[in-house]
Amino acid sequence: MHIAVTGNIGAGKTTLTTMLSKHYGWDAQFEDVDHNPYLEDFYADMSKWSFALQIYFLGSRFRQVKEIRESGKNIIQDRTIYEDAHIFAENLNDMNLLSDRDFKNYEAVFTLMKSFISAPDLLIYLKSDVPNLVKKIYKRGREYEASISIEYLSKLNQKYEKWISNYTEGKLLVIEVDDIDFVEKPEDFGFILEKIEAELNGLF
Ligand SMILES: Nc1ncnc2c1ncn2[C@@H]1O[C@H](COP(=O)(O)OP(=O)(O)O)[C@@H](O)[C@H]1O
Ligand SMILES: Nc1ncnc2c1ncn2[C@H]1C[C@H](O)[C@@H](COP(=O)(O)O)O1
Repeated sequence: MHIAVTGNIGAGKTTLTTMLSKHYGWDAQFEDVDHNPYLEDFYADMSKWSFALQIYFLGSRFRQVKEIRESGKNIIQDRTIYEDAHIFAENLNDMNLLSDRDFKNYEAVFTLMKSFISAPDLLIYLKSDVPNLVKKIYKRGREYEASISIEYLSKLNQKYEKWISNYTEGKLLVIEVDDIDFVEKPEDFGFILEKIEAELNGLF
């Protein structure tokens, strides 16, 4: 079984992925952030590094999907390959930080990859407002993320809303994380578990 947690930067994906992996004993797959060779440079100069970063994330995420398929295990994944293409790359192109020529090149590779992958059995979308995302990004304290603008987060949130409202590839669970605190309140984590189990009824 393949579960994926999706959502904007700072929504709580890594935190929830870790908690669910411990709770159910599922293997977890995290994003390639700490050893990412482009991320810090990207935040310093988005236009210069956007194509290199997108290709890096695409390759790294495709490797994860391949591993998920080959492992035969229950796996929970922190962010999906769809977000790289439909949220981040598209937004960088909209913001003229990724040229049309590079975006077309990227899309051609993504379209090819898409024919080899299947959607997760369940996608859990952590929905959050920009002020709460900003608070959590600040709390996490990655220095290079200090340059993330409200405009960038807002545009990403709009892309998420559009993508999620058209998502039909598999089961979808939307959790409004600003109204709950699944870290501090066990009853809120329990609420998420109930929702997941209702969605996965029969697959457990
Ligand atoms: N529900 C929550 N309550 C309090 N703090 C949270 C919650 N979810 C995440 N955080 C904190 O917010 C920061 C960002 O969370 P993280 O899981 O890294 O987000 P993401 O992986 O979506 O970028 C971390 O410092 C984390 O501890
Ligand atoms: N495809 C991507 N393009 C640009 N930036 C990306 C992409 N995927 C992830 N990121 C960034 C956003 C954050 O700074 C880090 C980690 O993501 P997070 O949502 O905090 O788990 O990578």
